[in-house]
Amino acid sequence: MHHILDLDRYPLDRPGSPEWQALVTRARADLAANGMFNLEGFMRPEMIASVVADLAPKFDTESFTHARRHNIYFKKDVPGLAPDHPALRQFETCNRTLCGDQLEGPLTEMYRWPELATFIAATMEKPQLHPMADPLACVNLMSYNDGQALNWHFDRSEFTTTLLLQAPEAGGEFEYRSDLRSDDDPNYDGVAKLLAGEDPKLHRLSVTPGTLNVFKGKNTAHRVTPVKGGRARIITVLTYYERPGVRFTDEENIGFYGRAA
Ligand SMILES: O=C(O)CCC(=O)C(=O)O
Ligand SMILES: [Fe+2]
Repeated sequence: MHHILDLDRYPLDRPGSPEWQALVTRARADLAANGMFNLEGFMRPEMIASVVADLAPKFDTESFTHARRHNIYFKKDVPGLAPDHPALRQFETCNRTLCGDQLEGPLTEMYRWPELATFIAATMEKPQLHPMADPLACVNLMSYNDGQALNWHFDRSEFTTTLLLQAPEAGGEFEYRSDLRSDDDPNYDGVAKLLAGEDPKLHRLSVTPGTLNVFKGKNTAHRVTPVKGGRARIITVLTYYERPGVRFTDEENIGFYGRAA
């Protein structure tokens, strides 16, 4: 894994060592304060260049263009919520996605490296995390060209791990609002307020390529603003669950990837 990740700076290969423990402690503090943590320079620059050179051309030939109008829940209706409730406001998303079965190589190797799941589990104070059994949803690579965006949503998994491989010239910022809802309280009025652009707790993150980002996506509303300029924003998304064997339904996979697993 040394050729993929900077393990001198981030000692994920030494679970339980004092330096590993210090990193876990720092990540936990960031999660508590900001709902996320970032490890800058996590992937080695030479590896980023090689992965981008290998995979970027595949977007033109093999990717699925995910284009749809959706609400923040990615659902047609939400029980108990009137169809015209402002929390169900519709937005446009358009970007291109390559799925786990199209990415065999360093990205899937990193995803399946047990020490990465062990580290993220420790930061989340969970006994263990598992890669998904879903060959499409487990690891994704997303590309956002000029004008493309991923609009407001909550994730299905409790938290999400991303690693930016290529930054755009402008735009493509990650905007998020931590703890907008909880497992007990959907906070529809708070959601409506955010969607109306009236939430003062909205934050914006602009990351550098190679940064590992972990955020609590299930209850953090988030979006990627439209990219501007000729260089695509390319980011990989890794999804882990507390229980082994998780797969999405065919309907979910068809909605996000245009095909079932
Ligand atoms: O592109 C990003 O930064 C976020 C991706 C994301 O939110 C998702 O795939 O659910
Ligand atoms: Fe997301």
